[in-house]
Amino acid sequence: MNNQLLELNNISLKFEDNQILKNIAFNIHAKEIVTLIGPNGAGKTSLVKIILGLLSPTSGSLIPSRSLTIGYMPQKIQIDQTLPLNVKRFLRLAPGRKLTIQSVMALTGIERIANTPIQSISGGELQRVLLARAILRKPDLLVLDEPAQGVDISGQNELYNLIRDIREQFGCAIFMVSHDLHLVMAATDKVICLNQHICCSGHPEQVSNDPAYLDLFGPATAPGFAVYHHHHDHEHNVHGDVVPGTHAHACEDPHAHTHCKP
Ligand SMILES: Nc1ncnc2c1ncn2[C@@H]1O[C@H](COP(=O)(O)OP(=O)(O)OP(=O)(O)O)[C@@H](O)[C@H]1O
Repeated sequence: MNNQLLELNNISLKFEDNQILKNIAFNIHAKEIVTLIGPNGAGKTSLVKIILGLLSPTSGSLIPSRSLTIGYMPQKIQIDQTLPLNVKRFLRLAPGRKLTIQSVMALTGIERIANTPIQSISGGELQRVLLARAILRKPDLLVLDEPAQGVDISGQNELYNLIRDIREQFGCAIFMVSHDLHLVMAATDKVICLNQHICCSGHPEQVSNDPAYLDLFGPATAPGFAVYHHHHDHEHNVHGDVVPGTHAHACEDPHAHTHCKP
């Protein structure tokens, strides 16, 4: 496809003898929203760091399109409590700005807190500020690591709607890490389930009613929220390795870029 932004070819990562990622292969295309799910320790943040160029894979390659600009919203940030820094000044510190501070503040609904010290805003407001900072460079690809962390349920819903609006407005692709897909499903084109390797991936509407997802992530928490199910075709031991003999069938999702594999 000629609208490909990023190609991951058999990325593997080891820390000393610990295998963190194994043969990760998928592509991200322009305007696509890709959600990465997986249990704690699955390697999600490590994979994000590789995509951002902060970590080098032990093997495999990452091929970005020419002049790819990435905007990144981290899981959390550390800010010195004593630093005199309001939201507007915090945004001014972002390098490579292509959009105005005013326009991103309006888009993310944070104008009201422009002059508030960043240390005293709420968790939900901080997520919006971090999102605003990530889009200031008008990225082709927006990478969001657990964007709704620390945000209550109704705030999460609004945040995911905002993320969808940003994609519409700027035409950027989004690669998003999430622990829980109940809220993000409506805004996701492709789901990648990671547990060291890619357990399964595909279009969310193509996969349904698989008890394996409920085993991993639990039932929907509120009516009206889409529930994601995927065909997890094998079991893992406590180390995340595939248990031999439990790999029953190939992934049935015809839209999957990467099929179920051990
Ligand atoms: N610098 C490091 N050195 C050694 N091991 C590391 C390092 N960074 C991460 N790991 C290990 O790699 C594994 C994957 O960690 P990672 O943070 O990528 O997982 P994750 O899926 O993002 O987890 P969580 O959902 O809990 O945030 C973990 O077992 C972690 O302890």
